[in-house]
Amino acid sequence: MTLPEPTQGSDLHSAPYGRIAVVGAGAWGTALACVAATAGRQVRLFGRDAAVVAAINAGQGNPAYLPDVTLPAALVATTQISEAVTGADAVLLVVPSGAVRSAATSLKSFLLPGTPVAVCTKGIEPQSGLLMSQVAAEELGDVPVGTISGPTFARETALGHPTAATVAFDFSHADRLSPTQSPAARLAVSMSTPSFKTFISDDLVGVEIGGAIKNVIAIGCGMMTGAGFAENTRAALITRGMDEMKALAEALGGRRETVTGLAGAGDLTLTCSSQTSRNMSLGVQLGQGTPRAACFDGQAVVVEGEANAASIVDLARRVGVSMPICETVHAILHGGAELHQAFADLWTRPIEAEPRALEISLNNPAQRPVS
Ligand SMILES: NC(=O)C1=CN([C@@H]2O[C@H](COP(=O)(O)OP(=O)(O)OC[C@H]3O[C@@H](n4cnc5c(N)ncnc54)[C@H](OP(=O)(O)O)[C@@H]3O)[C@@H](O)[C@H]2O)C=CC1
Ligand SMILES: O=C(CO)COP(=O)(O)O
Repeated sequence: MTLPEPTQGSDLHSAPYGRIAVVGAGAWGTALACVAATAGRQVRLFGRDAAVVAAINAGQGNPAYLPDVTLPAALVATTQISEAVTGADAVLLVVPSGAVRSAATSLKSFLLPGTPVAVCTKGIEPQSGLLMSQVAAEELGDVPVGTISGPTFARETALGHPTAATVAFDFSHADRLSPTQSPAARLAVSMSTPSFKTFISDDLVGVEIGGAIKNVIAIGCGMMTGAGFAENTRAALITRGMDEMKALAEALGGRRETVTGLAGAGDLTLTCSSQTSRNMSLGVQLGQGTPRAACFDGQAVVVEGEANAASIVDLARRVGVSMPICETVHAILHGGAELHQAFADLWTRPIEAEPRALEISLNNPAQRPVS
């Protein structure tokens, strides 16, 4: 397909970054490196697997994570994190959630002061309850930390299928005075290609909460699909799952409307509709009765929603937000709950208000409408 040249970069008058480092040569890191190289950036991709790095540099693509995808010739991979990060104008950190803290620590000493880091990982850290950008910020100190997030299967992105994502950073006072020079605007321009369309947000919490929770809801949708429930059920889970996202985002200082954007509703829709999603696929297999150890034919696969079901439920309980779907998925995954009984319990909960704000009047006779 042919798409017109993007105009948003010039519309924004933001200078793109020249050199971009990508840390993590899995499916998503490689796809984002591909986007950045296609957008004309100088890209260095750090991978710890020497065979993958050698294959990329030999023009054979990434056989482990994106087989059969041709990568831009200009894309350079390295097994040395120092080589990737030294001199970079912006860094994309793209490792699984359990590795974000250690990867941030290992790249810190090579960062130039003020270099923005976008953590493109989806999840919440266990125990601390921190978002991935907050985990990285704790290790990196005084640099802008944000994310790129949205409905973006890595393979489709790398193949150049039209894809959209949100670039989110907290806008500092200086960014508000000069928004076109903010890291969000500059990274959005840097990552714009005819097929990769970027949007900008200053609501980092709202964007990251969407990306973390959609994985848990996708496991739930997969479980129901695998267990033989029908489409009505999936639609209800997606919609009520979005309500859980909104409530947690708001409790953590994010905005409800952000959750209706690409990183919330967009990613939720994608992930809950396709078994290309590893989260949905795990749910389907479990719903069909496959023992966990036999899922994905016993291969180790990154399924962020699995561990994150626990960290999200823990965080929600701490801040007093009711998240019944995430609680149900967590109970099945980690609490020994039987799938059919757990979903029956979810469906027979007491009647609730939609939207949640209406609960105030339902629970408070003084505010209850007179019939
Ligand atoms: N795949 C997708 O479509 C998308 C994924 N994401 C998110 O991106 C994140 C990464 O997922 P994805 O790329 O798919 O996962 P993959 O399983 O494809 O790749 C994970 C990569 O991380 C590397 N890695 C693991 N630990 C470390 C570490 N400590 N230091 C450096 N590298 C490390 C692995 O290296 P090795 O091979 O040596 O183990 C591997 O290259 C997840 O949070 C996911 O939710 C977001 C949007 C789309
Ligand atoms: O986050 C993703 C798409 O936006 C990828 O989803 P999975 O991790 O479930 O494969």
